Formats: sequence, C-alpha cells, structure tokens
Amino acid sequence: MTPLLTTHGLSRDFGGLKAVDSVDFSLMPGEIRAIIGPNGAGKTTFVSLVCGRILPSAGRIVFDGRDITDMPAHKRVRLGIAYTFQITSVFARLSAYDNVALAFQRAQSGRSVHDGVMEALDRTGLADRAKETAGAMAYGHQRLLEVAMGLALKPRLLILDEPTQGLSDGEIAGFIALVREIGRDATVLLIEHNMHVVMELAQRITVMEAGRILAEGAPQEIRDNVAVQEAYLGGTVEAAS
Ligand SMILES: Nc1ncnc2c1ncn2[C@@H]1O[C@H](COP(=O)(O)OP(=O)(O)OP(=O)(O)O)[C@@H](O)[C@H]1O
Repeated sequence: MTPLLTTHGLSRDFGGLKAVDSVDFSLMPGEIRAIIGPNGAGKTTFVSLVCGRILPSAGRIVFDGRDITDMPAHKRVRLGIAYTFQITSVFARLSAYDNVALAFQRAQSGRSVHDGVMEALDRTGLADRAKETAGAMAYGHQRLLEVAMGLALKPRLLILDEPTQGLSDGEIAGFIALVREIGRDATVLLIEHNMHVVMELAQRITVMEAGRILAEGAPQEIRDNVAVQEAYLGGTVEAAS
C-alpha cells in the first residue's frame, strides 16, 4: 500500500529556532495516527506545514503521490486535506448551519449545500442545533461544530489539533466515538494531549520532541518506550492521562 501522506526532511525555522527539524513522516490511508509530545515540540507547526498554513524552510510534502510542497492551502483543501485548530475557529455570529455551509463551499463539491451541511451536522450530533448561533453554543458544541466544518470538506485526511481541550469527560467519550466513525472513511491525524484519548483511538503514535520524531509505534510500544516516558511523560504514560 502507498502512504497517503509523506514528508521528507521537512523543516521550519522561526529565526534561529528549528520548530520542525528534518522530519521524515509517513501516514497510511485509513490510519488514525496521534502525534504527541511536550509543549513546543513542533506538533502544530508540523500539521500547519502539511495543510499549507505555513511554508517549510526545507523539505518536501507528498500527498497521494503528488508533491504539494508549494501548493496553496485552499488547493490542498480541494485535494482532501481538512484541519481544525486548537483555537476555536467558528464564526460566532453565524448559525451552526452557516458555519458548516461556509466550510462546505470551500470544498467546491458538486453536492447540494443543504445535503452536505446536514450530513456533517448529523454525524457530529448537531443536526438539532443547526439554527443556533455558534457563539451562543456551549464550548463542547463549538468544538464539535469545528469537526463538522472539517467533515463538510469531505476530507481524505482530517487533521484535528487538540480537539478535546476543554471538553468534559462525557463530551470526550462522545468525541472518541465520533473519531472512530470518521476513521472508517478518512485518515485522521490527531494532535492530542489527553493520553486516554490517544490510547483509545490511535493505531500508531508519533512522538515529537524539539522539532524531531523521538519515537513512533503502536500504543503499547510507545507506552513502554523509556525515552518517551523520560522526555514527555515524566514517568509513566498513565501519569499523564
Ligand atoms: N509563528 C511563530 N513564530 C515564532 N515561533 C513560533 C511560531 N510558531 C511556533 N513557534 C515556536 O515553535 C516551537 C514549536 O511550536 P508548536 O506550536 O509547533 O509546538 P506544539 O508541539 O504544537 O506545542 P503545544 O503542545 O504547546 O501546542 C515553539 O517553540 C514555538 O514557540
């Protein structure tokens, strides 16, 4: 099987700081992959390079066999790369429906807007809230709305950056079920600090530290990796959950 996404020597400097430092990364189609690592490890910078929000200082990015390194973000969206970011990105004054409709239109799909929007709201459990003003929704619902906006893009690769931050335990359980469902027809790249969520969802885990990949493997291998425990988890994986 060919990977859906690969990066080769991917790097991004900010002044003298190597936020992402020569990263070789590979993601198979259909995978749910978690990226973990301490604050400042370069996780957000890495996925920002993949989706084209920022440009690399060096290296290449290949998506579905195509070099997308120099491709603008909006074109990557059309290829199927969707992302939601840790900072709430919904338009507060618009309804849930209109937020998702805006996202849907970016994908330039041939489907009717209404069908596409309602399907995304339905999958995230927000169909009954379509008319609610986004800014007046509970925080957890706003996070789900972000996921619905990502889903409206009909992604082949959905990048979620700290999606469970600020959610209650009950909301997190619902979120885990949602990502499993999304993972049935999309590849998911998940930056996540909550180790319970990571262990529940990820088939493989990539650990970043200081801009580099420190370790990669199945959840059990990462849990047992001493270097990972020392660098990130301050003892044991359980301690961080
Ligand atoms: N636009 C920027 N300008 C300057 N430095 C930046 C910029 N974006 C990120 N950095 C720096 O790059 C490094 C990596 O940051 P990044 O946000 O990618 O880490 P992270 O692993 O996502 O951290 P967190 O878990 O806290 O979100 C940090 O030292 C950060 O301060």
